[in-house]
Amino acid sequence: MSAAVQCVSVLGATGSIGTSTLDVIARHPDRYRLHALTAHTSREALLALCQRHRPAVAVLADEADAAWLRERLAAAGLDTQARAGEAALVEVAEASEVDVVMAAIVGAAGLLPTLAAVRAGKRVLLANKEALVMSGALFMDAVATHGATLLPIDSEHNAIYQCLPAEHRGGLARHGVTQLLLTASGGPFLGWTPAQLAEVTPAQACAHPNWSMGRKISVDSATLMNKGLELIEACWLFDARPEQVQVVVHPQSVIHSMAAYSDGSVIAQLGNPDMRTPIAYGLAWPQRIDAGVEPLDLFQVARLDFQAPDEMAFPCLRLAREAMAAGGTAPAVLNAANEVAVDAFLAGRLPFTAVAELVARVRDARPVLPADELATILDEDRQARQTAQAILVRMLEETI
Ligand SMILES: NC(=O)C1=CN([C@@H]2O[C@H](COP(=O)(O)OP(=O)(O)OC[C@H]3O[C@@H](n4cnc5c(N)ncnc54)[C@H](OP(=O)(O)O)[C@@H]3O)[C@@H](O)[C@H]2O)C=CC1
Ligand SMILES: CC(=O)[C@@H](O)[C@H](O)COP(=O)(O)O
Ligand SMILES: [Mn+2]
Repeated sequence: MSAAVQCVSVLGATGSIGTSTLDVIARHPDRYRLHALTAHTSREALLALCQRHRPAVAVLADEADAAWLRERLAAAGLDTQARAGEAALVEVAEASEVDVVMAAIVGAAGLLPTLAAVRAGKRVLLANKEALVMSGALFMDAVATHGATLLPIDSEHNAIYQCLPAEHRGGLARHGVTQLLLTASGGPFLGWTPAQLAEVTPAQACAHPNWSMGRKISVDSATLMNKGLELIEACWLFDARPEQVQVVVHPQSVIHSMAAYSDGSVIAQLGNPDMRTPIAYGLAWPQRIDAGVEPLDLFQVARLDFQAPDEMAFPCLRLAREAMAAGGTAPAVLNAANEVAVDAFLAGRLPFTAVAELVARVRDARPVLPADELATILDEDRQARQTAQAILVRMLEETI
């Protein structure tokens, strides 16, 4: 029996996850149709996606860009409506005709539309880890209250989801799970010393050894902040305490993560490093569909290595663990400071090793508030960014 056609909104359609999502969807025209595709400023890329995938709605940040797109869509004879702004993002995330929302905007900008999808009870495919890091308890409460189906797309969390029993709510111990083993590639600078790290360029940091990804997450992988954000993400998704999540450096990125059980079993999910696998899993769950991914050739992989992370050379992992332990708004502050630091690094203003320093200095300058109100989280995000900008200026002056 064929499944009913699912209507999908892809938030962040022009990005790395968005592109992979559209690749999987295009393989299954019998299963999926598109309601909306969104982008920030990439209007040419969004126009090309509209021509190829024919969504009902396309969203850009700016009204002038939306007007540009509207004109081109009309000229091409497409009836896609072009919209602008955050309200339009929220609208396409919660629209009644939408069944599935791919949350693939990068950074804090994804929080409101992702939360809107959750509050509308959608199937939410969560790639935008920053949204959950910022608003953990509030986000998970909203999932439960509004009956949303939350499926992790981040490769490690998708792997853990696959390694846990189908019904794993109510604490890991209840299901005999003793530990979550979160794998990390180690990034492009695995084994480098702090002195070597001080000299690295944005191009080097964005050259991930195994995955092709957007620039922000690539830098996060290089600093190990990505693993720190993922540790926080795992705690919220799987109701785990930070000490139940062990980070295991596995340079091949073939094992995407594991769950350890009380009887000594360790269950792992393996596959080629291609995000179309977790995306297809999220789209089709609980069924399986073709994702266009090459079968894993274990003879070609040949060996799987493991080692502990170097938290001296890569302090961001420790900073994230400490933020999770501090609770409240601490993870939102960590995230905001990191976004400012990564932007400054990518702009050539801040050395790679100063990313962790800036994050730590912002953390020390901000209070930890209860994070039970969205307004508090958004306000702390804004204030942490202002603090980060001010500290960044001081840090740049200190180095002159
Ligand atoms: N790439 C990967 O393999 C993985 C990514 N993730 C997570 O998925 C998310 C997306 O990552 P990735 O695809 O790599 O990122 P990209 O930078 O490739 O894409 C980001 C997307 O978000 C849009 N966007 C950027 N800023 C805004 C904004 N302020 N408002 C609205 N839309 C915006 C971009 O539009 P425009 O093109 O116009 O800038 C683009 O469509 C991140 O949270 C990342 O951590 C998780 C696991 C793996
Ligand atoms: C593909 C994916 O999920 C990324 O988050 C990836 O995990 C980055 O790799 P590392 O952070 O392990 O280097
Ligand atoms: Mn990941």
